[in-house]
Amino acid sequence: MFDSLKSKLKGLGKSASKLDSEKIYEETPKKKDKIIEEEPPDEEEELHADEVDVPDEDLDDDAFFEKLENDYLEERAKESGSTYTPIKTTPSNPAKSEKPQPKKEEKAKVAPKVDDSAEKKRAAAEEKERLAAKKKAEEEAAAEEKRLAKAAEKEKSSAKKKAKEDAEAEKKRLAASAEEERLAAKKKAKEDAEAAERERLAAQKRAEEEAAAEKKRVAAEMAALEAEKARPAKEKEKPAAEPKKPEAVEEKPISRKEWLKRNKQNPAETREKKVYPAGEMVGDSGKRIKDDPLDDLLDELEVILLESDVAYPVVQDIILGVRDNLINKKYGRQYTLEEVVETAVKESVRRVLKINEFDFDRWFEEQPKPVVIMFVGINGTGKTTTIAKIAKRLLDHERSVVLAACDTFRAGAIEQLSIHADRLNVKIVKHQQDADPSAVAYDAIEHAKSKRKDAVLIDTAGRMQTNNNLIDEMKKIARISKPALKVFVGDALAGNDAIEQAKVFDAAIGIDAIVLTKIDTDAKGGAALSIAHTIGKPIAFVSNGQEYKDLQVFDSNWMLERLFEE
Ligand SMILES: Nc1nc2c(ncn2[C@@H]2O[C@H](COP(=O)(O)OP(=O)(O)OP(=O)(O)O)[C@@H](O)[C@H]2O)c(=O)[nH]1
Repeated sequence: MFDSLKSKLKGLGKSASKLDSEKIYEETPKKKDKIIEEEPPDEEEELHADEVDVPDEDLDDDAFFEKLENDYLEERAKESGSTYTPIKTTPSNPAKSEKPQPKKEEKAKVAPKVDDSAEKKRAAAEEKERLAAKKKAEEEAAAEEKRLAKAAEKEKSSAKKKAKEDAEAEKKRLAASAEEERLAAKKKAKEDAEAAERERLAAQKRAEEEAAAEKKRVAAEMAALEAEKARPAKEKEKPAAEPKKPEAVEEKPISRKEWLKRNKQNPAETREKKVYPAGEMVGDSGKRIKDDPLDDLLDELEVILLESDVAYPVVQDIILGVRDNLINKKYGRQYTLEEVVETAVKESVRRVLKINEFDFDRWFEEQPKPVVIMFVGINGTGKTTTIAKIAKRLLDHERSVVLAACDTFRAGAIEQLSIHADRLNVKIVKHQQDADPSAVAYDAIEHAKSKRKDAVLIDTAGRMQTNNNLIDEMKKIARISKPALKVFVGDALAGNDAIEQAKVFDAAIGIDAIVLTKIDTDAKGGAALSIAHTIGKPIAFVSNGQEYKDLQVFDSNWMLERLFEE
């Protein structure tokens, strides 16, 4: 009777096991409750649920169910850690058991038990279904999770890809902009270079034109020079040796009264209005200055100035200016008119001299080196001696000097300068007599440049201001050597002549400074005042002897005292 049931159970597999379990639950309700409260079997357990052992076929039905129950209980006891006590109600096998076989009625009582387990079987099936549904839900959740992860991964990789693409696009854009900038800079540099080149070519063209014009001028001058040299020696020396009185100097001195008379007739034409104040002596109160006593005093001062070698026009200008300033003014009662007039004249002379002071040493230090200085003047004024004195002064200031013997005209001039060069132990650049003086100056400057010398002092031939050929030669030397300073050397004894000489040389090459020589002779130095007043150029030095040390910086106070000393 149990064969069919057994086979059914065998076919059911797990269901049979569950069915048996339900029977056990019914018989041990406590256990059942406990099992229900327990966690559902894990997935692994579920997967192997079908692998539950089916009791041996040779067991009888009771033994079979008993074994099933015991197996279950043992398993549960293992899981819960409690003690397992097997149930023993039936012998395991009639063949093996010695217990008597149950009666047919007893066995019939078991049959309804199988019917009860159908319900449990259904419940087990439902549980299986639930578990299957749960498993499915879990699988779906896992699948969803996997899908989401995959989607996230995809999104992440596409975002990464986009970022990479964006970065590459930005890189390309920056590279393009840099290239654009580079090309623009290149274009600008090219344009600048082209403009600079155009400017350079224009400057070069201008320089070439100027050089050609200069060459032409020099050729003409050389031809003139050759013509001058070709003239018979006598003819050549005569006009140069005979000083010609300048027109202005030739003007006969006139008396102050005569000057005043002329001045009254046409004041605007005859004089330039200048103000010569008498300081604090003259004002709005005190004694009034009248014509006659003033003119008498001015006459006396006029004589003093003329005796000091001040040129007559210069004296007139100063005296008349003082008169204009004092006439009809009032002076303090504590002064005499003599004091007032003398002070006014001295003030006006000091002003003329003062504005013409020149600090040679300071000027020299400020110049780019080599400093080229050219000396000009008429014959015998002391140019060569002055050059030697200035060379000595520069050497004393630890400056190096080159002498240029550009007086190739006078026999002995080169020798004279050579002697100074030897004494001072300085370099002299010289050519043969009659050589082109401009070439000598050029060579001396080149030498100074190559040897890093500080100064080039150019000596020139003495010439009368009336000798046009020699004046032109002097202009050529100045053009070629481009001196930083052109010094007019004037003789203090020259008096009125010195004014005319200074005027001509200034007009020819532009005089920058004056050296007044032979001040140690009985000359009072009026020439300094005359030259300074006439051409308005500063007096750098006065020479007062023939030794190298006899060179003084011009001092207006010293000169003023000298002019008016008794
Ligand atoms: N007493 C005196 N004599 C001077 C002074 N300066 C120059 N001499 C003299 O004047 C003379 C002419 O001087 P130079 O230096 O040869 O004159 P220069 O201007 O070169 O003359 P040239 O070569 O003819 O142009 C020489 O005997 C000098 O000694 C000076 O300050 N006082």
